[in-house]
Parts: sequence; structure tokens; C-alpha cells
Amino acid sequence: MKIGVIGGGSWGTALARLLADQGHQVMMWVHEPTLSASINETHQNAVYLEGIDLPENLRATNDMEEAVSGKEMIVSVPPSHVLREVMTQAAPFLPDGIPIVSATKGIENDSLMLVSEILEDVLAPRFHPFLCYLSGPSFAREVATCKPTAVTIASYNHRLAVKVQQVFSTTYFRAYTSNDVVGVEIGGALKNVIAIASGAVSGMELGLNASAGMITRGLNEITRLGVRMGANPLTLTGLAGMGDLVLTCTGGLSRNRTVGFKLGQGMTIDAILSEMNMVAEGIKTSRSVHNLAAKIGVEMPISEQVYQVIYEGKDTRQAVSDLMSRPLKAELGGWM
Ligand SMILES: NC(=O)C1=CN([C@@H]2O[C@H](COP(=O)(O)OP(=O)(O)OC[C@H]3O[C@@H](n4cnc5c(N)ncnc54)[C@H](O)[C@@H]3O)[C@@H](O)[C@H]2O)C=CC1
Ligand SMILES: O=C(CO)COP(=O)(O)O
Repeated sequence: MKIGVIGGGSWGTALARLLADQGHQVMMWVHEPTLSASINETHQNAVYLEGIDLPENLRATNDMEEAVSGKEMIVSVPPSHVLREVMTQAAPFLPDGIPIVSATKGIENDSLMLVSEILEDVLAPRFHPFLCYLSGPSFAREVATCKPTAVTIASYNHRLAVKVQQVFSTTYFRAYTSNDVVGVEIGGALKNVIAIASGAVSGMELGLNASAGMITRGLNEITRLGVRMGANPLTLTGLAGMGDLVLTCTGGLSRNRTVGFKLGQGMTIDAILSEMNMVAEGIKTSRSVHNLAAKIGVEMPISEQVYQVIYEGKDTRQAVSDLMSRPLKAELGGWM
């Protein structure tokens, strides 16, 4: 197949490499003008996935038309804050009737839209039946080094999900299908916020009990929001929910966990961001969740503390103290 990948960050590059590894002709659109030339010359993405060799049938371009027109499948992987802008640029060149696979995780700040809602906003209705969402525990570097990985592909269109599942699955990459788009999206977006909290717990050296408590209560509030928005709670016990939450909260490769760890050690968010060239989606998502939870009346105590630490400069130890002194309650209240 001829496949276009929109977004040449670490995840776009890892997915493009996976597809090229299967023999497909892959053209990857990258934002930075100098990066496309360097990828084509060196067959490495030195900025976002250093040290990984890329096959010759993976090419990069800055020209959106070249990346999109004439393709038989599109993979959309920009960070969520530029997704609307980038896919608006791509829309005029999209061929009709081809799968559009989104792998971005996040919730848009001002509109509070999920990635699926942004894409449906930007793309004409005839493209909507061809949208699907790939999510789950999948560090780019591990996928790029062929480590066994399992993900979920969600779509309202079951036949499309099965088709895309077959295109992506390899001996080391196993995709499951789901019809729960909202559940898969909420899991992927919210785990990044909880990973910041979990990293902060480690940065403050609060111990393993606290980490396990944070992950479990994090899953509780993710499920509460998901169910309110129409998700199947079982989706949130699956790969795109608990799976990705555990990976991101515990894995050293997580950018979100690293941001939280540094906050827990006392660094300011500005200082942390000044040394990062990659995205930690949980930073912006915590702001969306703060507004979304207030708008629809869902209690999200951990996400709210992450918001206050990042956007209001609250001390991380005070945040933990505030969480521990909330009114006592039953474990399974709220979403059952
Ligand atoms: N890296 C990973 O392991 C995984 C990432 N994801 C998700 O994939 C999405 C993309 O993240 P990564 O590939 O990790 O990105 P990254 O953090 O590796 O790189 C940042 C990306 O943002 C792009 N960018 C920055 N400013 C831009 C602009 N103004 N216009 C267009 N593009 C711009 C850069 O070109 C680059 O592609 C995120 O939603 C992330 O949560 C999902 C699963 C795994
Ligand atoms: O989404 C991811 C793994 O599934 C990547 O997590 P980070 O963005 O925290 O690195």
C-alpha cells in the first residue's frame, strides 16, 4: 500500500517505520523543514527518534500534498494542540474512501473536544465512516525496536477496524479492535494526566504504596469521566485504559511521568519545559480536564491537583496532603 503518515515526531516515526517494515511505501509529513531532508539523507530521525534506522521505503516530506494525495491509508499523529491546524492543511488532499487512522492522545484546550470530535469537525462528513483510533500502551522507542506491543484500534465502523487491525499487526505488534471510540480516547488522554501525578509521587519519594494508590484511584476517576461521556467502563480496564495507564505511570520512557517526577523534585513547569523538545500531552490535557469536569459535573480530584500544580504553581506536597484529607467515601461510588 501507499501510506501517508502525518507527523514526524517519535510516534509518527515509529508507526511509519512499522508500516514500512511490512513492505508498504510510506511518505511521512514532518513539520520542520530541515528534518525531512535529514531523514531522507541519513535514514534516521535524529530529532525525535535518535539511533533508530529507518528503511529506504520510508521517505519524509514537508509538502502535505505529496504526503496525502494518492495514498491508500493515512495515519494522523500530530500532537493534539496542532491537530486541528495540521489536519485542516491535509484535508483538501485526502482521497475518498481510504482509512484514516488517528494515533494522537489528548483533549483540545478551548473546545474541550476529543480527537475524534476535532477530526469530525475538520473533515467533511464523507470521511467520517473511515476514521479509526489507535491507542494503548506503546512507547515509540519500544515499537521501533520491535518489542512485543499490544494496542487497541477503535472505530464506529467495525469492518474498517478489522481492515486496519490487519494492516498494523505484525509478529511484534498486535492490534485488537473495539467499537468504543470514546472509551479508547478518554483512556489515552487521561492516563497522561495521572502519569504526571504518579511521576510526582516518585519525585517526592513517597513510596510504592502511594504510586499504586495513585494509579488505582486514577483509573477510578478516568472511568468516572469516561462513563459520563458514554464510554463502556470495561474499555477502561483494557489496553487503552489500565494498560496505558500502568505503562505511563511506571515506565521510565514516559515524558509525562518525567514531567511529574521533576515537579515532585521541586522544578518549576517552565524550567521543565525549557529542557524538553517533545510533547507531554498531560500538561495541556490537565487544563482541558479541569474545564471539562467542571462543565459536566464530574469529580476528578487527582487531575484537578495536577492542574493546580501546573497552572497555579501549587506545591506538590500540598497537593498530596489535599488529596489525602478529602472526605472519606466508599471505593466504588460514583460511576457504577
Ligand atoms: N511518543 C510515544 O511514545 C507516543 C506518543 N503518542 C501520541 O502521539 C502524538 C504525537 O506525539 P509524538 O510523536 O510523541 O511527538 P514528539 O513529542 O516526539 O514530537 C513533537 C512533534 O510535534 C510536532 N510539532 C511541533 N510543533 C508543531 C507545529 N506547530 N505544527 C505541526 N507539528 C508540530 C513536531 O514536528 C513533532 O512531530 C501525541 O498525542 C502523543 O501523546 C501516542 C503513543 C505513543
Ligand atoms: O502514550 C504513550 C505510551 O503509550 C507515551 O507516553 P508519554 O507521552 O508519557 O511518553
